[in-house]
Amino acid sequence: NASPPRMIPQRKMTYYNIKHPGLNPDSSREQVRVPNVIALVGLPARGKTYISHKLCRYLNWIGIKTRAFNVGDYRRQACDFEKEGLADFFDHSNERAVRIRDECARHAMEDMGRYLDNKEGEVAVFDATNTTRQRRQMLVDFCKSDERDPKFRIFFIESVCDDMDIIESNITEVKISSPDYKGKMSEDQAKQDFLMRIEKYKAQYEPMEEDKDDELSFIKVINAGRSFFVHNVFGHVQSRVVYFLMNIHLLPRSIYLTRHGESEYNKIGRLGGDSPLSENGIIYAQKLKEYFQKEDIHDLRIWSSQKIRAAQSANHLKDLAAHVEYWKVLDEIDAGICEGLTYEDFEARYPKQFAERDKDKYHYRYPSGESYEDLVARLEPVIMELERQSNVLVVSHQAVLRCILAYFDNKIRDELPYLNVPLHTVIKLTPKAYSCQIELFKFKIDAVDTYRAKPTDE
Ligand SMILES: O=c1[nH]cnc2c1c(-c1ccc(Br)cc1)cn2-c1ccccc1
Ligand SMILES: O=P(O)(O)OC[C@H]1O[C@](O)(CO)[C@@H](O)[C@@H]1O
Repeated sequence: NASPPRMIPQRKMTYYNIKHPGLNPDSSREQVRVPNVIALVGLPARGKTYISHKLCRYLNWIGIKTRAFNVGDYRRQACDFEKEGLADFFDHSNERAVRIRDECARHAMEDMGRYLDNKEGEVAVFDATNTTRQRRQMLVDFCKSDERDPKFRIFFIESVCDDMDIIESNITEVKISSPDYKGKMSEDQAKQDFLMRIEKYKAQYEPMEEDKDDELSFIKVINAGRSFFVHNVFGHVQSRVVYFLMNIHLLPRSIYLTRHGESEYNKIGRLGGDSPLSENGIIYAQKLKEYFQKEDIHDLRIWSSQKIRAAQSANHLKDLAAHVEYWKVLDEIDAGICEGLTYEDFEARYPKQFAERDKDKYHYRYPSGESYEDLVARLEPVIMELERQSNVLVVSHQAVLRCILAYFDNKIRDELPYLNVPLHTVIKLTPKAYSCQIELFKFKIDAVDTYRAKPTDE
């Protein structure tokens, strides 16, 4: 005899554009969380700077303000590295050099301390070898010192690697071209010197251990992620970091991004909607198939949004891949009450909203719709899966591809909503050690230009 469900009286719909606390620049999330230090540990050529760069890029992209402090940069700044920077400089019996290197580490730590104490960011990545227990204890004392409030949470990432192929590729790709060697000796001499530098560190190296370092929080990454040992993970940031490290890999591959072919709504300048391809859009889809036939990519995965214009475009490529996957999270930004309008309609009908969007396009959320910040949150699982994958083609939309491109190209949030992602263009991303190669292939098929620049303040 349960009473029938009480019908909620239909109220007049009111659009609230409430920004949750993290969105308002003045009361940003940053002040809510404890500051975190992420300290690398490991011999030279174990990918510490690779991890540091990638982690900074990922944490900044998901909205956790992060900066790296590389002690090697401080040492190069401090020394006249015309003479120094070679292996002998790293011999622990070289007292003058030991003093300089300690000063550089201290200087980097103090800069890091100010960065976190002044709430310029919430995570600092301390990129150094940190190969002795004494040095790591100095870091822990610095983070937990009595006069520090709030104290810094510290997490160690130790990269252990005895796979000579990976180490050789590291030295070839990033060491012999480093300022320490560039233009001063042959590549082979640089490699020999660097191998000697590694020996100098080995003499002092104390790897992290479960019992001796029981009270520390750390992850030991073995052979570029082939195995992991995780100890005392604590808090949100550390768990996101561990999850990220377990999903990245070094294997060479390319990620291809393309918007759907031109749609009927594109032609008449209407936002959003679910319109089919225009004639030119269909021609683009056909040419896209020819392009990927020629590229002949091994084991290509194809991901498309669930909008008709994207699915039509991806379906032309069906027999080039095992199967096409349709992800709703790849759908275009939801323009809410502006769906189906042109920018002119939008400005005429909602002038205040239109002006507000141009003031802060990244955080602006359409009433009953999304912001770019909402898109980034919805796309995080796509980024994580792209990190895991090999060759993938993503067929999606202007705003969505801006977010994905900003992740791989390390673009800051203010630039993100204005990145150029034209129709009928394939963007090929090929990750390199510390950056990502970006190639644009514009097809000679007419398409409207859907790009709307930030209005200059007249
Ligand atoms: O573990 C290494 N040992 C030597 N080198 C390495 C790594 C890693 C690495 C480390 C942890 C994880 Br999770 C993924 C990759 C990347 N790299 C690298 C290789 C070439 C260029 C730049 C960096
Ligand atoms: O954020 P912007 O520059 O308005 O671009 C997003 C718009 O681009 C389109 O994909 C094409 O115009 C619209 O569907 C979408 O609202």
